[in-house]
Amino acid sequence: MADLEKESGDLLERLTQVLHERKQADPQQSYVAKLHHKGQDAILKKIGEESCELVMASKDQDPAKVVAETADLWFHSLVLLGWHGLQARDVLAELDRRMGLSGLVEKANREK
Ligand SMILES: N=c1c2ncn([C@@H]3O[C@H](COP(=O)(O)OP(=O)(O)OP(=O)(O)O)[C@@H](O)[C@H]3O)c2ncn1[C@@H]1O[C@H](COP(=O)(O)O)[C@@H](O)[C@H]1O
Repeated sequence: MADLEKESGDLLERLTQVLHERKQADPQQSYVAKLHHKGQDAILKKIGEESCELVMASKDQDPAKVVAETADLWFHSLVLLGWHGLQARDVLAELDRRMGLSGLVEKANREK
């Protein structure tokens, strides 16, 4: 489990680095550069599309497609984080902070 955690973190770090470099790349040569060149609305549109495609893959009971569409959604979410100057590690830190805190308990605390 510790190995898997490290590998996942390393992969997200590597991808974040590539996405950061691509922000300055030629939009003709890089999909990520093209999205940044088009602007935030283009990134948000892709996130909307990929979310819908994930919902449909799940409704179709298609596990391979669920994995592929989740990858698309995660990827475009990373691009959006980059747009805001944020990184995968910011989200990992937030998930780590929440680890072990039941969603039900957290919600109850919020309502006090
Ligand atoms: N992980 C990904 C990744 N996942 C999905 N995509 C692209 O996301 C796009 C959108 O997917 P869709 O299924 O909506 O396809 P589409 O309808 O043809 O797309 P649009 O015309 O609507 O944009 C496709 O072009 C996919 O190839 C990705 N493009 C890039 N990466 C990573 O980002 C790196 C940098 O990519 P470039 O910026 O292109 O060099 C790559 O080396 C990869 O590691």
